[in-house]
Amino acid sequence: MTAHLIDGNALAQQVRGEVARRVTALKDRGVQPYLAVILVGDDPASQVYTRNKVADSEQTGLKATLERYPADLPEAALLARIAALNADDSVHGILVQLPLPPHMDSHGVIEAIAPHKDVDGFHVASAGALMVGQPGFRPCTPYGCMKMLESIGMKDLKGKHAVVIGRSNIVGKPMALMLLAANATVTVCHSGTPDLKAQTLQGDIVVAAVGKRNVLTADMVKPGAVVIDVGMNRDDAGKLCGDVDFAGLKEVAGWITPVPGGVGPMTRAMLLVNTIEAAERATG
Ligand SMILES: Nc1nc(=O)c2c([nH]1)NC[C@@H]1CN(c3ccc(C(=O)N[C@@H](CCC(=O)O)C(=O)O)cc3)C=[N+]21
Repeated sequence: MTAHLIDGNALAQQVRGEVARRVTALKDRGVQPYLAVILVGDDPASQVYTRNKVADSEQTGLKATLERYPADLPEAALLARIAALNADDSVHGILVQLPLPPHMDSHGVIEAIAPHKDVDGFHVASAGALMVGQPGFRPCTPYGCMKMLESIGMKDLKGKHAVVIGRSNIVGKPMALMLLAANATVTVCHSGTPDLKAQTLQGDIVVAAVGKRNVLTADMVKPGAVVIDVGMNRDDAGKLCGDVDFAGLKEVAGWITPVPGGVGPMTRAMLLVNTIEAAERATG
């Protein structure tokens, strides 16, 4: 058996097309949706990611600016800049690229972003809105995973068992809440789970979001299950790979997301969705 691929690049392209139409509609009303991206320090991966985010935005007609600051920027200066962007009505979305330099308190910085501009969905107000089922911004990675499930006809997950491996604030926890909101029965596993395989074998959907290679192998899922790979790791040859043993799992799973070309492009696309949503809410 060979699993079907969920093509993140193709689906992201479709999502960007929908965003572009919403951007056009807003521009017709005289509004230019605008995403401000802040990068502190010169981590090479972060430079690539933030440049991609700006390029993606521009491709859909969104305005995006990348502000770069040195790694030794005082935290107070960053907070002052965020306050200015909060007060600027022409700015609809603010993204502060993580990780921040070690002298900064990431949590405090994220909390400084106005919740109605929190397009990453990392603010506690966004997390709280997700938890209680109120409108807010959903974190882009799990939001993109839900879109991928929808794309294969899995929108209402009533009767499905979803197993999430990982409990981070930006992926595992919000992923579990979104699956729950879609009526799935949800199990959350983590480093303290004694028999991971016993849990993952129950899953009609298994989401791996650990940040470690081969967390999920072919013997750990039931035939036909949907496998969503959120991981971004490098293999011994330095090649980008996910958290799951793709080669083994594609013989067992019904559907599987590749890395690269899976969840990553969808994460980027959902940032654009959140940004156009922020602009529509601010100007509607
Ligand atoms: N405030 C903030 N928000 C973020 O959303 C955020 C962040 N900080 N810090 C870093 C992580 C990482 N992240 C990625 C998103 C897409 C790809 C992506 O598109 N990956 C491509 C491959 C890219 C490559 O070749 O390196 C793919 O999977 O096909 C990767 C990484 C967002 N992050």
